[in-house]
Amino acid sequence: MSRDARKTAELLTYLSGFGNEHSSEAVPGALPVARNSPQRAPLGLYAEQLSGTAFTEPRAQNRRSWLYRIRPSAAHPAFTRTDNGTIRTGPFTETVPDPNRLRWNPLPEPPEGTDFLAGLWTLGGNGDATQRTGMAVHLYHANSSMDRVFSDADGELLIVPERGGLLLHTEFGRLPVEPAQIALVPRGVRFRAELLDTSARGYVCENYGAPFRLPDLGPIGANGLANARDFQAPTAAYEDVEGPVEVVNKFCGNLWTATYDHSPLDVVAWHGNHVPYLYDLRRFNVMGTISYDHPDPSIFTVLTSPSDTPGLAGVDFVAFTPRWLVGEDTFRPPYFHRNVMSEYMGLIEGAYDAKTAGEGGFVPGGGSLHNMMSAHGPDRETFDRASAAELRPQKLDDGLAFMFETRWPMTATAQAARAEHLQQAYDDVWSGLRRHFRPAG
Ligand SMILES: O=C(O)Cc1cc(O)ccc1O
Ligand SMILES: [Fe+2]
Repeated sequence: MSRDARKTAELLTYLSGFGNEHSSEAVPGALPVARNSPQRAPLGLYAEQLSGTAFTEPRAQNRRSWLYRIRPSAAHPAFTRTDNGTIRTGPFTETVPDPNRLRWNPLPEPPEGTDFLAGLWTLGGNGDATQRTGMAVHLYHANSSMDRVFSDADGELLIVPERGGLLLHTEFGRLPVEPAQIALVPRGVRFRAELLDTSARGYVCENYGAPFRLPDLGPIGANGLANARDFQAPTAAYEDVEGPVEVVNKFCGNLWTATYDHSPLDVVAWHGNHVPYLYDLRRFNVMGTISYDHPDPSIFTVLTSPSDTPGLAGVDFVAFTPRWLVGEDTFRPPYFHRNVMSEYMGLIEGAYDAKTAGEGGFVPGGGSLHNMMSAHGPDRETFDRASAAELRPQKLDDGLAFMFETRWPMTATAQAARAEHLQQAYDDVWSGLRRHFRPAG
């Protein structure tokens, strides 16, 4: 199964660029020329628009695609409610927002036969999916490929694998995503996740708000950070499957299911800019100080979901990728701080420079939540080490961490607040920070 998926993945081709008006056809001639909805679409296909933004949003933000498919999406039976499993949605009311610093170990092993959807486990979030504001943090741990199809009306899914790859079969084509890469499935786009390895583990940011976009670069100039050309959209590929296919739809916080008589991954051609994409975090062009002080981590923003207030993101996706540290007379790891924004951090590999690695620490697959104004920063060991270190140029290349940073505090789900893998003694990493104050200098 996974060997076939790997072979498929190797042969795939992509369309390059972020937010482009892409177009792709799996069968030549499937795309109509010079109109979206001809009286009869080519090859006997049905034409259908998928709108990710309101029709009337400004051109620069407008997201929509036209799909040319074997059957229109409308041809489906009624959805009925199905168990939400371990998926939760904003508003998050199972616990109260917690000012404490929280940290989790990785999710435990799932039972045999857990697919990506069943393996989704919501840690917490904010906002309200019905208001299209806020976000959720999910983890996933799967050991089986999906033989059903999923779509999320509540938001786009930013998938951050930590262990094992996924081959995403989407309406727009196939995208393989491996640790150190990210994939984004836009709101409402149907897909199934096939495993590229025996199991897969990682993180998902479900963004109920405005679609992620590249941040403005300001004085950085016209290039840098995540470069638009490094984003890859799939080329059209379709399944011509007649027969029962389960389709699960996440809608306003609940899962609904219907058994179609065909696969809805039947798009033969498409064009538009509401498309899934892939990005390799190793391509991030890191900016940082070449003089002194530790820059704010906004300099590492890969993608941002803006809110109505300029500069205030609903959620930012920030990546801490390998880089050189050269700051003179500088405490080089992240500083002590309290932040009006709330920070969920995860680790894809190795170690993070503000936290001690190893068991009981900040480990790959684990995560931390530092909510609005909660005091955090380097742990004791990191502080002692970095304040005594000799400041030679230093390559930081033993880890890959990321942050979902959001304007609203996150509330943990009950399962996250009571999880056995919640670390009970996280506060202790900051205990024993000795006083060094000498009034006389
Ligand atoms: O580790 C953190 O808390 C994230 C973070 C990183 C950084 O480089 C500066 C500030 C910050 O919140
Ligand atoms: Fe922080």
